[in-house]
This record gives sequence, structure tokens and C-alpha cells, in this order.
Amino acid sequence: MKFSQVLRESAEDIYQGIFEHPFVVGIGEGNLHKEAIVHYVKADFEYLNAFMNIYGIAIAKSSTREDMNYFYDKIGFVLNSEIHPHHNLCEVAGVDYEELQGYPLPPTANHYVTHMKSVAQQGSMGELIAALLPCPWTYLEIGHHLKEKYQPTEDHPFYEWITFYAKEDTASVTTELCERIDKWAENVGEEEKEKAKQAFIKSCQLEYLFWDMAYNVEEWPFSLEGVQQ
Ligand SMILES: Cc1ncc(C[n+]2csc(CCO)c2C)c(N)n1
Repeated sequence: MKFSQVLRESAEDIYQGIFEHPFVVGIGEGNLHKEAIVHYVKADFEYLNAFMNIYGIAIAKSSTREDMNYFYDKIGFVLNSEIHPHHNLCEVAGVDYEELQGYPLPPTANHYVTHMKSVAQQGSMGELIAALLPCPWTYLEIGHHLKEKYQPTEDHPFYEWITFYAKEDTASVTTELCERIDKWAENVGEEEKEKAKQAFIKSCQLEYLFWDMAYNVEEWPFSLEGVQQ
């Protein structure tokens, strides 16, 4: 069995939990509350910045031009395309996207980003990819799941969000990262693979918790004023 399949199977319960999460169900049913949408976009804008930083770390760790070009290209995609689903959410919530930018990450989102960054800095290329993979892979499956279950038409409030993630682009980044990690796994021992699996599972758990963070409008318990992020 390919290593990417081992990873996916090890997280089956988390994927199912994500499909059933009230935020994800709320996208499908088109009845998400505004506070949750706003909280999600604020945190996700910063999450995407961190995601691009990590692609930058991947470039720093790359030894071939092909790898460098690959991660460079992915930064471009996050910069220019990942904003479309955010625009859809902002339209539904009736807020300007610019108003939701520059906020500190709430605790759970901060935890997720810190996990990915520390794995990226300290781990192997395989661990780095494992920590990043749940991001496109869970969204791709959410997109497919919602498309199939709710069969949204253009008048659905989250039609663009759902169709964006069910599209080819999210599928191809998932497939490409899987191919990369499968190739990496062919040349490393069990211990290395186990570390990558742990990084993958933790990111899956944190994907679930990111939805929870947004749905419950999670905040820091005390003011962050004067605290460096
Ligand atoms: C918490 C969170 N997880 C995943 C995504 C989806 N996503 C972010 S960047 C990217 C492309 C990777 O090259 C994808 C699919 C998100 N927006 N927010």
C-alpha cells in the first residue's frame, strides 16, 4: 500500500468527523451564522499567510530546481486563487474582506500554524509534506462530499466555495503532494515514516479543531494588547 494511502486510512475517523462538523454541515445547508463565517475568514487569512511561509521553508530545504519551482508555483496559487472562497464567505456575511485581515490567530488556529511551522523547520521533507497534506486533502473531500450530498446549484449561497474545493486545482495539489511523499517514503525507514504519520494525524486533528474554533467563535481568554504574536 502506498504511504499516502496509509496516511489517509489512519485518519478515516477524523475525516468523517470533519464531514459531520456543524460548520461544514452549515456550508452544505447554507445556513451558517455570520459570526462563525467572520471568525473563520479572519483566522484563515492569517493561516494562508503562514501556509505560504511554510512553502517558503520548503523552498529553503529544496535541492532541485524542480522542487523549488513546484513550491514557488504553489505560493502563487494560494496568493491568487485561495482568496475566491474567502470572497464568497464575505459576500454571504455582508462584510468587506479587507476588514477581516490582520487579526491575531485564535488559540487553536495558532496551535495549527505553530505545529506546521515547527515540523517544517525541524523535520524532513517528508514530515513537512505530511503536515501540509491535510490542508488540501480534507478540503478536496469536503468539496466532493458537499457537492454530492447537497447538489448545490448557482443560487446556493456557498456554491462558489463548494465548487472551488471540489475542482481540479485542489485535487491536483493533493495528488502531487501524495506523489512526493510516496516517493520520499520509498527511501526512508519505519521510524521516519512514523514521524511523518504523526505530523499528518496532528494536522488532521487541527483541521477539525479549526472548524470548531470558527463555529464557536473561539477567542483568547484575556486581551492580547501589547503581546507580540
Ligand atoms: C484551515 C484551512 N485548511 C485548509 C484550507 C484550504 N487550503 C488552504 S491553502 C490550500 C492550497 C494548498 O496549496 C488549500 C487547499 C484553508 N483555506 N484553511
